[in-house]
Amino acid sequence: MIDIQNVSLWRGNAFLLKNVSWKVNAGEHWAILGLNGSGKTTLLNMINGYLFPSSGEVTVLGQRFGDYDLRELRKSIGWVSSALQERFYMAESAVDIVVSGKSAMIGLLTEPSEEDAAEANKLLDQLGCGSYAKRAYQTLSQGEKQKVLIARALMAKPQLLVLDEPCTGLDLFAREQLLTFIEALGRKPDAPVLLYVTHRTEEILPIFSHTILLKKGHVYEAGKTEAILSEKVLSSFFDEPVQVRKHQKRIWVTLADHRHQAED
Ligand SMILES: Nc1ncnc2c1ncn2[C@@H]1O[C@H](COP(=O)(O)OP(=O)(O)OP(=O)(O)O)[C@@H](O)[C@H]1O
Repeated sequence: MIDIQNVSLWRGNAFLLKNVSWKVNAGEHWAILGLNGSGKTTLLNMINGYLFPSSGEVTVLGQRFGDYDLRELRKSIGWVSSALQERFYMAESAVDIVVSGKSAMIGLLTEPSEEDAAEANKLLDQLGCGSYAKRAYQTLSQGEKQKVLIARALMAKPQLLVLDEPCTGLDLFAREQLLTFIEALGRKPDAPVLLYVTHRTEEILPIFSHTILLKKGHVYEAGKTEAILSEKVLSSFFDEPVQVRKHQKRIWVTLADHRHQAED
């Protein structure tokens, strides 16, 4: 699905990505974990063809970078990020925003067909958004907006779905509701490959079989989530001793005890 070989990207003298190699196979779902500024968004922008590598090779959905029509490729990649929310027409209804995902355009130029409207309403129902399908986007809460954007991305039946920090700004309950939906989505036999970007380990759901750790523009470690999210690996990754607690097959990370004692 994705094959990144020895990719570097620099701006001036600074490396945004350095010697990144990463392979995502069909049937895997990946979490991308890294602190602020580690290069997560840069890496995603490269996968979606918004950034060109300075060196190395990027192959996405079997298409090698430089050899294909990016507009075509982007139709197969769903993208959900809170930054995207700002780009929508705020007065548009939730259902119209979902329908517009089919053509990967912002805004609808024509009345949606009955079939497309029915599909959009079905997706909104599945996400628990049926009751506000006709409401203007600007009147929705952050969590509601995020779910509408996921429904929009799914409308195009993507092969790859990128969820870029989808829980940003959500309260505890909205977050858990969204994560429950993502878990169910990832378990469907016809699910797109999911890439979930976060800096919080507890959002890495059991469906995310693999995790890549990004640090200062390079791949710190990548592999099976269970092996990656260990106390040893994470303490070394964060340059700080951390404690790891497993709860409902998810990993909660806290700073190790000695640090709290020092602060008391
Ligand atoms: N055009 C640019 N020129 C110079 N530096 C850049 C440019 N774009 C991004 N950077 C830097 O590259 C680094 C990686 O940025 P990126 O946005 O990929 O990080 P991130 O892991 O997504 O962070 P966050 O979690 O805060 O969103 C940051 O230090 C950022 O300031």
